[in-house]
Amino acid sequence: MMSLEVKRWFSSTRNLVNSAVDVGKIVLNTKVERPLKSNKVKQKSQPTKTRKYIRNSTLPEWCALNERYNSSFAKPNASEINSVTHFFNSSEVRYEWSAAHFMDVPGEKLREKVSNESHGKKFQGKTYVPFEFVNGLPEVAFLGKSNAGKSTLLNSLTTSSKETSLGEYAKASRRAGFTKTLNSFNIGNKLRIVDTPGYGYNSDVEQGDLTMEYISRRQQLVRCFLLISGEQRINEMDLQIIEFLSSIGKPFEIVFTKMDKVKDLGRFQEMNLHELPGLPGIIFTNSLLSKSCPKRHGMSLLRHLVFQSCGLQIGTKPSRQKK
Ligand SMILES: Nc1nc2c(ncn2[C@@H]2O[C@H](COP(=O)(O)OP(=O)(O)OP(=O)(O)O)[C@@H](O)[C@H]2O)c(=O)[nH]1
Ligand SMILES: [Mg+2]
Repeated sequence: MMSLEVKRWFSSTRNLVNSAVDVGKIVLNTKVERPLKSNKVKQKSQPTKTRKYIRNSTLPEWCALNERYNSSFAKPNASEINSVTHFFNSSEVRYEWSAAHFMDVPGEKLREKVSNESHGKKFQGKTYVPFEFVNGLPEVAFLGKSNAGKSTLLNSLTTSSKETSLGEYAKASRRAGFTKTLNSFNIGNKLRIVDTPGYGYNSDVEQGDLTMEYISRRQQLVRCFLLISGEQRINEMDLQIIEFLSSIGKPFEIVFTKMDKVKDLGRFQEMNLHELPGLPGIIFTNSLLSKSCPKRHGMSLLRHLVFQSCGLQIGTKPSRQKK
């Protein structure tokens, strides 16, 4: 059962959702996939190689899920990964704006003014294009339940892969419901990542409306990343957001966070995430390090998706280099 608070957060969204697709059924009622007999034989005939790989490698077992779920996508090759890694490692990350209301998002007041003034009028002679519109960098947004790890993932993605401790660009906290506004960070003057307030526990309806309005109306928003803690199950609100994003045709990907804390990987085999509407990529990540997980994983894949969704070409260099 959803709490009253959760329902309130979501009230604005429910009206917008096209409930024709029952995403819940796809994810929650999926049968366990059992390996075919022939697969079993195959596995038996090649055990040494596989076991050796697992023993010698420092990769945690869950990293194989990135292969499993993303095999059908055009995988970036090594030189593409290097180029994207170089872009993020050398980009200056700059906090730019926070907004508690959609109209506080830079450019939105002007956009509304221009659209009201030009309503029904024809432009004659030179067309005037306001600077903010020309300069509108592509934006990607991190969405998800409160405490899903959105702010931490933003820091992880923008911290050089050589560093062990994360930059503190977005403020993260143990306390759920910490981020209260949309917070935007400029990455190398080529794209923006927008951290959003979480839904669910300790969130409120104004923040929900703000995020939904931003998703629905912001023209610069090119892709959403829906974060779900690997420790938790996909809940009804996550599913509603998935339905909503696919109903408005907004491209999105799903990112499982905190995979370093996951003990039982079995349930990830049970979820038929491939069949979600919108056919999102499914990425598994950890942003924090621990003894069992001494490296951050999933970042190259995620960085590549962010880079690609912003229409940046391989070889693009940041305009602002890290000092
Ligand atoms: N072990 C582990 N902890 C994580 C990871 N990512 C985030 N956390 C922790 O989870 C807690 C919540 O992280 P935040 O990044 O603040 O979560 P958020 O989604 O921004 O939360 P709100 O702002 O409240 O919506 C913090 O204590 C983080 O240190 C991860 O990959 N692994
Ligand atoms: Mg946050």
